[in-house]
Amino acid sequence: MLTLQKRILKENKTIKISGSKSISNRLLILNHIFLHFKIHNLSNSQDTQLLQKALESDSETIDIHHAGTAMRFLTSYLAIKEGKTTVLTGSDRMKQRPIKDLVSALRSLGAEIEYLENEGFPPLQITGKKIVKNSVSISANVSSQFITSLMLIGAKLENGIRINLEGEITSRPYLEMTRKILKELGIECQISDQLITVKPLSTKEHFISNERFTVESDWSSASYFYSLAAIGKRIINLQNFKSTSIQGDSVLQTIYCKYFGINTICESGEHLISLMPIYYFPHPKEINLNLNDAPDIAQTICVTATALKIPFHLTGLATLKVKETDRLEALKNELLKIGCRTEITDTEIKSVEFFETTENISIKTYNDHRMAMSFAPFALVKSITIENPEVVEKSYTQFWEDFDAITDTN
Ligand SMILES: O=C(O)C1=C[C@@H](OP(=O)(O)O)[C@@H](O)[C@H](O)C1
Ligand SMILES: C=C(OP(=O)(O)O)C(=O)O
Repeated sequence: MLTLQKRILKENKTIKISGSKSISNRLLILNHIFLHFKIHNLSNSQDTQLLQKALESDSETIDIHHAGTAMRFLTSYLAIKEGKTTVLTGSDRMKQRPIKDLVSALRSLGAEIEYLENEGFPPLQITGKKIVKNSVSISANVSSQFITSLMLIGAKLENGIRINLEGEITSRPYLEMTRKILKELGIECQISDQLITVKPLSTKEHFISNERFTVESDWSSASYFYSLAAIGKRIINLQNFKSTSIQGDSVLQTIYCKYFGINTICESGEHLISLMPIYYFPHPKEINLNLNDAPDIAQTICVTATALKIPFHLTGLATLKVKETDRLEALKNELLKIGCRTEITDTEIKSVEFFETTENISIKTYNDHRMAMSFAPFALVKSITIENPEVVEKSYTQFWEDFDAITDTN
């Protein structure tokens, strides 16, 4: 339990967030498939550390805990690690997060993967094999991580890979992120409407053109500071960010400018951005957003909107039900404690009513780092207790230190 007494935002503080978890996890996999290259500003998140440890271990069982990207990326990685059989497992929640579309796609390419408990879910037993087939179809509306997982091994396959995407594509910017990283490392990849192709790197040519890769800082983590700046109306500076990014969550700049009056000012050459509140910003009547491209910032936006009592209607949230927790249910329950009654469907959340809350607000975090971090800025409105605050480690190890550094109890 962590009780945050009502806080104010300190003036003009600077925070340094570590590398993007998504970029880091892609680079670690590529680093182990191909030649090793140097990675700077690697994420210090628990998910990235778990993946790094898994890639370096020779153990027959890998427990990846709550790390979704690591689970999905390792599935393809281990499927092509010839001569090795590994059991890939995770937390209780991981055993409820789907993986069937990815396993079926890999099996159709010739991979040997068995379910050890429930059909369609981890744990998996994976026996690495040489894969020569190169054409695969996969439904694209459950998790983009399945598709990235296939893209990451594509260039290692003798004939590359052609991935036909079926249905609506969720979290599309993450696929673009993968393509851009592959390109930067000298791997040819194309994404057209519903088809992704990755060219093979021939054995002679096993060469990565870039010897060093600097990871941009994590835009999903930055969202909590946008929320603080919007609620606390003070400037916050963030280090190691640029306005142009390969992370889809950098759309925060547009969203927080349009709905919450936060301008993002970039110091050219400094890799520093300043979140500047517009002091007399008229609140919009309603926030209407489709977050199919940026699901990880949904919780942050709901809490900022509730703190400022701006009605919201967020759509495109189908994947939220299969993340660290059912984030739609979790939001509905916990927003009620901070004064917002919502209606949810399987894909949307809509505010229905704002009301004054009583004291002793205690927020459950459901083993979900983003529940803890997205509700923390509400401490600028009222004292609030965060249950199991250590969950933040999954993506942002020093979150509470940074939160303390820029807020004050006076
Ligand atoms: O590829 C990635 O790094 C991620 C893709 C997204 O998942 P889905 O595609 O399952 O929505 C996102 O929510 C997750 O935090 C990271
Ligand atoms: C959904 C997330 O992570 P993952 O799917 O990698 O567990 C997240 O970080 O919000």
